[in-house]
Amino acid sequence: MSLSRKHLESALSRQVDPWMGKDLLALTERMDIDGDLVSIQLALPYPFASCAGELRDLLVQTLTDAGAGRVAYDLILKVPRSKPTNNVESAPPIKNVIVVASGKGGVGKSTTAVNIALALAAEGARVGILDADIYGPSIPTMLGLFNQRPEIRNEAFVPLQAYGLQAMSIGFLIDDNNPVVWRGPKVTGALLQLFGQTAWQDLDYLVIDMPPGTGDIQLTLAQRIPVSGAVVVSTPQDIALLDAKKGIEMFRKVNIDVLGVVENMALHVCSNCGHTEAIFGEGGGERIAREYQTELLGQLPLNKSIREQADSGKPTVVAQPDGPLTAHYRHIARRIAVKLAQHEVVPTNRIGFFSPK
Ligand SMILES: Nc1ncnc2c1ncn2[C@@H]1O[C@H](COP(=O)(O)OP(=O)(O)OP(=O)(O)O)[C@@H](O)[C@H]1O
Repeated sequence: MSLSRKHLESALSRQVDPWMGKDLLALTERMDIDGDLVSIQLALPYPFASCAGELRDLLVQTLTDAGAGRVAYDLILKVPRSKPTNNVESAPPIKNVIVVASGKGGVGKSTTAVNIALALAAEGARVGILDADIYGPSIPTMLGLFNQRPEIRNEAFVPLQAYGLQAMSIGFLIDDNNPVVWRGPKVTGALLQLFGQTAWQDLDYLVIDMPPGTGDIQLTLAQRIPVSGAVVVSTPQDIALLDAKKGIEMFRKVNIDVLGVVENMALHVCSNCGHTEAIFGEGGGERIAREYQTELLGQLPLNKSIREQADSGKPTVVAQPDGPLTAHYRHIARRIAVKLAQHEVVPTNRIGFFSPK
């Protein structure tokens, strides 16, 4: 008896992918039936390397239960271009811009941004990182790109490459020994130029490490860059949380969707005895996520290896690709990607050319 397409489609429509909550039929690009062999291609809208096995098992089991004798499957990544929520025209080479911000300095925003970018890349996406932290550009050090300068080709900066990321930093252009004393408009001008005049190559995601704080510079950037979503990093102390709230409110004012909060340095695990302690308090990230109807995307412990690896130019996600801390970053990265994929997709006629003024 030959297999019925309708029967297989109905079986696929009853199973949902655990991350997106979309049924498998909606994710099916093609399905061919040849005798008892079903060849199927699923297109996932989020990078999925670490859950490919789980998705494959679900797919094969569903089709086998529906009568397939053999299943040939192909899982492909198709990241949609989301609509910038702040109504700035989308930049053609970049499908999604994610800004990583903190109300307060020193909470681990850059460390979190770089590890999230690396986690998205490890999951299979094309990713760039833009270090816009004018007051402490640390991405060059974290990516091991010491004393490097980007090439200029056709009046655009060529991003540097590190661990599969396309990287650009204000730090590549200023002298380490001369702290920046530019005033607001000059800073925003330089950052907009860095964003718009870098020759990004077909990115699924560009992660922007924003300057800390919620002043005019941050507000202008948020209004002028086509942002698909923001991630706010905070430590659990009340004071940092107050600043994180200001960050969320700033993004709301300019209609940027806050994808969620990452609580950094949430717990300390003693490296001698394994005792855990909430040095900076407990439950703060959860509380503000609830108060602002957003999500606690994840919690990272205060961990010596996170600092040592970032300082030595090989962040945790590349230094310990199979470790538990990397699993946290990958989980956060996938939640971010899934939330973006659930956004409205931008129609092609809305994709414009971003030109910094
Ligand atoms: N979870 C963590 N555990 C241990 N150390 C951490 C953690 N997160 C960040 N750090 C360390 O804390 C210091 C500050 O981190 P980072 O530079 O990422 O903060 P930031 O918020 O971007 O700071 P700034 O706003 O001043 O640029 C760095 O030395 C970093 O290695």
